Amino acid sequence: QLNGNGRKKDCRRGVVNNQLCSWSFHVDGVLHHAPQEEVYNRVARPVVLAALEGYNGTIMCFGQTGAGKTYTMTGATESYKQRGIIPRALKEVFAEIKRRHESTITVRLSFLEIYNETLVDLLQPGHGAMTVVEEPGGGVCVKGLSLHPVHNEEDALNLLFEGEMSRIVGDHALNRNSSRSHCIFSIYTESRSETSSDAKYVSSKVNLVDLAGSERSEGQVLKETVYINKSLSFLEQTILALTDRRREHVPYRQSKLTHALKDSLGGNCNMVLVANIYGEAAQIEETVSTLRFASRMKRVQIDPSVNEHIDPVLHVKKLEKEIQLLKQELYLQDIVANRTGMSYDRLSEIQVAEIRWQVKKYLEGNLADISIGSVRQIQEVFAQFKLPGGMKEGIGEVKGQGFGLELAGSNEKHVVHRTKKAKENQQEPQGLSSTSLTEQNRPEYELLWSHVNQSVCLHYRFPYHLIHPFTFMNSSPPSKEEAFEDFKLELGLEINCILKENKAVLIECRTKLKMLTDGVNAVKREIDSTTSMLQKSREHSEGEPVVEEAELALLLQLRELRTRYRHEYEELCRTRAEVNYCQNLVDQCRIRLLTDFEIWYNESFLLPEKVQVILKSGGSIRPGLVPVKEALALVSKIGLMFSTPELSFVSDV
Ligand SMILES: Nc1ncnc2c1ncn2[C@@H]1O[C@H](COP(=O)(O)OP(=O)(O)OP(=O)(O)O)[C@@H](O)[C@H]1O
Repeated sequence: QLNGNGRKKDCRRGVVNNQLCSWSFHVDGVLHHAPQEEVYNRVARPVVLAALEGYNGTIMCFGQTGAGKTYTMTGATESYKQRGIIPRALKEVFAEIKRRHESTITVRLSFLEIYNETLVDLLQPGHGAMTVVEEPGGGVCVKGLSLHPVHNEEDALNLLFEGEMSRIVGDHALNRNSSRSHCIFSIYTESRSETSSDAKYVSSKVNLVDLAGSERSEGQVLKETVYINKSLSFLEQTILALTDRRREHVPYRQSKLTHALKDSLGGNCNMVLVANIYGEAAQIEETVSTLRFASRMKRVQIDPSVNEHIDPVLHVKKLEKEIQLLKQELYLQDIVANRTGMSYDRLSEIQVAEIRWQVKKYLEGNLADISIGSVRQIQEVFAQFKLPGGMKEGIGEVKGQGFGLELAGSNEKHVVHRTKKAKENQQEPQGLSSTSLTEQNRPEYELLWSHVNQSVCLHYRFPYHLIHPFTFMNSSPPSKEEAFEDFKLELGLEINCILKENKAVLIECRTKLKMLTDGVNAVKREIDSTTSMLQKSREHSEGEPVVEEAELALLLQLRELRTRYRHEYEELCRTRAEVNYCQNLVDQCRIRLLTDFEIWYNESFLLPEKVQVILKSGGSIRPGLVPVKEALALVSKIGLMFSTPELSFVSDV
């Protein structure tokens, strides 16, 4: 810290010199004449230990050439005592691994150099071109950079040494100056618990960055100076953008350095900047510039968070175990409840075919109920109901409106008339036949509907049995098709209207969904074409450090398109959910209409009127839910006798 903030009088000339001569900067600490161990303990140790808990970390040395960045980061290679942050961090990591018996920690290393906007793998020099690529979740990685697993400190130090050698050899061979390159030594760790079978594990990346000299010297080789000045000023711009909360865009992609450090310069990463400065007055200009950068960096908000992942293989194993346990539990419950022959496995093709057949018969009106024994069967029944074929078999859509029988339009009035007439002509049943309900085929089913905020819920009571429809011997009831038309205009009017309303809403939602889908696809096509234009433009300007005006316009356009895409896609998802919801309501209304119709039809045409009267006045007995035989037994119990020869029921089966 340089204390004071004032202007001083030039005594020799006897005039006030308006030049600033003292500055004040806020930093977290000053390491003056501090031994390397203290530097490591204060700067790096907390970051390294946090990395083993799953937090990313970045330590960056910034300052003018010769100010001690490499000394701080790597240390004096020949002196063990003066080793820097990297070797000490490696020692600490392996010491911790030995100490933490309860975890398996794997370590990998990489060593990247950025020289004149070119990426160099110091652990595999000359291996080929590398690029910085964005990863899902906001991270970045250098494609092509070699990652080296290491199992002990010695191997790790050897790799560090190898990397340093590559850097020196590169300097000689290519006649370049390593002071003018940035170096990023990265330690990647993954920590899994040994004791628990938990599929969760944590990972981290620690970037130890030795930046190129920050001075804006002009005595260097021109190209180097341009690149260094540009990449450091882009670094400064990025830091400025990160400190400004109003800025939406942070220009990470402007240089290889900021792009490679995208996930290390803020956000969820522990970050420490070491500002290396000369303690000499002659270097004051560079020192002030370095400290200005440091105090800006201090304003960057960070919010470190653990990188937690789930191992898919372990997770699947855990879920398989859970399924096994639940199956055993189900088996036990079946034994306790004395249920035999239950199967909870995936339905076979034969079982699916059987359900399809039952649904078809049900829709045709030839089956009063569908037998269901498991959740899988319920799902399959609903799936079959949803199939267009399943619905069309018996009762289908009429001109896209409402839900009706194939008899519609001009026939409608005639059908209603005929149905009413048929009802008038209906004679009282002429007695039960000997093949009426037996103990085995006596229905024990119950199907109740309840309204909850306009939606309909189904309650099942197990087990379900099939019931057999009855037919009249002497007088035939109206056909189901005719009766259904009649029903929709009378008792079923309300539910039919709700069904129509729901269908109208569904059609509206579907139209909106179609428009949104078209819109999203159009934006996607625009994004693709802009991206390919951008790629072409980049190919032309390969190696150029600055973004051209046309390229910038494309980038801005792409950003705008992506924002649009995101918003429209979100709207599309919302509408899709609405469509599904409406579709469910429509399905439920259809089933409700059909079920009410079945009940009404049975009551209206298959029970003698006297029985109907009793059932209706019974109060607690809900018409349509009581099996026919029980109703008849009830009638005989209360003494309402009717002579058996007059009635004649014949089982349909
Ligand atoms: N705190 C220190 N104690 C002892 N020697 C130091 C210290 N800091 C730097 N040095 C020495 O100063 C010289 C220059 O330091 P160093 O190479 O670390 O500078 P630099 O900032 O990395 O420069 P460049 O930008 O060229 O990479 C080295 O010989 C180094 O050993």
